[in-house]
Amino acid sequence: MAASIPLRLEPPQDRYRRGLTDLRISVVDRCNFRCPYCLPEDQYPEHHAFLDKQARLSFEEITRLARIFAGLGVHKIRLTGGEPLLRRDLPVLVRQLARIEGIADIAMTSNGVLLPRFAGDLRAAGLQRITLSLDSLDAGVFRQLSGNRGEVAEVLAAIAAAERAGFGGLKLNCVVLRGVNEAGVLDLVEHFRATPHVLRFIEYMDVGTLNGWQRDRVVPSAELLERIAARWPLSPLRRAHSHDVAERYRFDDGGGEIGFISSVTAPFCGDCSRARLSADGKLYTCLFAGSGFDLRSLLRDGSSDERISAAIADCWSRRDDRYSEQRALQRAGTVEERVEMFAIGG
Ligand SMILES: Nc1nc2c(ncn2[C@@H]2O[C@H](COP(=O)(O)OP(=O)(O)OP(=O)(O)O)[C@@H](O)[C@H]2O)c(=O)[nH]1
Ligand SMILES: C[S@@+](CC[C@H](N)C(=O)[O-])C[C@H]1O[C@@H](n2cnc3c(N)ncnc32)[C@H](O)[C@@H]1O
Ligand code: SF4
Ligand code: SF4
Repeated sequence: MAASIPLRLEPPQDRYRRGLTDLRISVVDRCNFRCPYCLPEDQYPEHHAFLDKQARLSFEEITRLARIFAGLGVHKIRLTGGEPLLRRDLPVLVRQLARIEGIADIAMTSNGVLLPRFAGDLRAAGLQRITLSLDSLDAGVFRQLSGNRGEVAEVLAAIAAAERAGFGGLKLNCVVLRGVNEAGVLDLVEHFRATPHVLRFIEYMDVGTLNGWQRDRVVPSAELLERIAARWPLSPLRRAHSHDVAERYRFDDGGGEIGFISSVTAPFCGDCSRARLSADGKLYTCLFAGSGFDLRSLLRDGSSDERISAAIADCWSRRDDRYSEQRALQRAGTVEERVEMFAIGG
């Protein structure tokens, strides 16, 4: 098998000539929330077998892989989960990753509940940016969307803790579900306008196989844009980089910016340069992939960095994923094998 993996020295490109620049690392598949659009309580009862310690990559294994990815052109890392702050000693990992040559940006996506405890240490370790998830300011709606595990006050406390620790503007992710939290969109905009933080509305996606996704529960970004712009006029901004996921708008009155992530109504696969590493060491080349390439075995069987690098490059060069652009071709009623969102992060 070793001989079948060709050695490559140049940064890989996939079949659509997309490079590999971002690595999203899921550090743990557990979560303290049960958001119905990601890890619905009824599908994952208490006894669900999440990964045990031995199955998860160690910090040393993650760091080794990150260094190999950096050698292939990755310069951005995002830590995610599950809930990344449930992974013990996360600042230790951040410190290791921050030392890797070529990694210019380390960010984390979290639900924020544990952030007040760790914000200072994460900042000191070299974490540069934080994205927090916040689906509603309404206490009851928030609770419902956390699967009755979280309180909106905890996220507001997390935002304050991040500010105190010196993280500047945060990104705030809100997944909008028709008839659930859509009525609270304007309240969220009003709350975060004219602050350093950037609110982004995400179209509810059909990730995984168990969130019971239905097209009519998606609130198209265009609809939200119209509602928000009717109250606070907006003008489009350029994407900072072609492979960014959010469409950006600025408030004409100087109240900062907001974003829309429209994977359902305006897919952005064309520039997708994101690889995902699950907590058990599988490489996924798409959020909607059915299976991942097992890097943990290579890490644990004594393979050299060169061999692992060649395997990753080979995997990437065979990549032809563009699920969101092909979503419309899915046969109604069929759900193919697909990795779950909590297993690889967003
Ligand atoms: N379909 C699809 N959705 C994605 C992809 N990447 C991110 N998303 C969605 O967009 C959300 C926001 O992604 P983030 O990682 O928070 O934001 P980001 O703008 O990519 O982050 P930076 O560019 O690092 O600032 C995720 O939670 C997903 O819901 C992707 O490759 N495909
Ligand atoms: C999987 S979570 C992992 C990190 C952390 N637990 C959190 O919630 O921020 C990352 C992001 O994915 C988003 N997400 C999860 N399921 C989604 C879905 N079905 N559609 C769109 N976004 C989703 C969440 O809102 C969150 O912002
Ligand atoms: S979206 Fe984040 S907080 Fe919610 S269940 Fe998924 S991993 Fe947990
Ligand atoms: S659907 Fe897959 S290929 Fe398209 S943007 Fe998302 S992760 Fe990238």
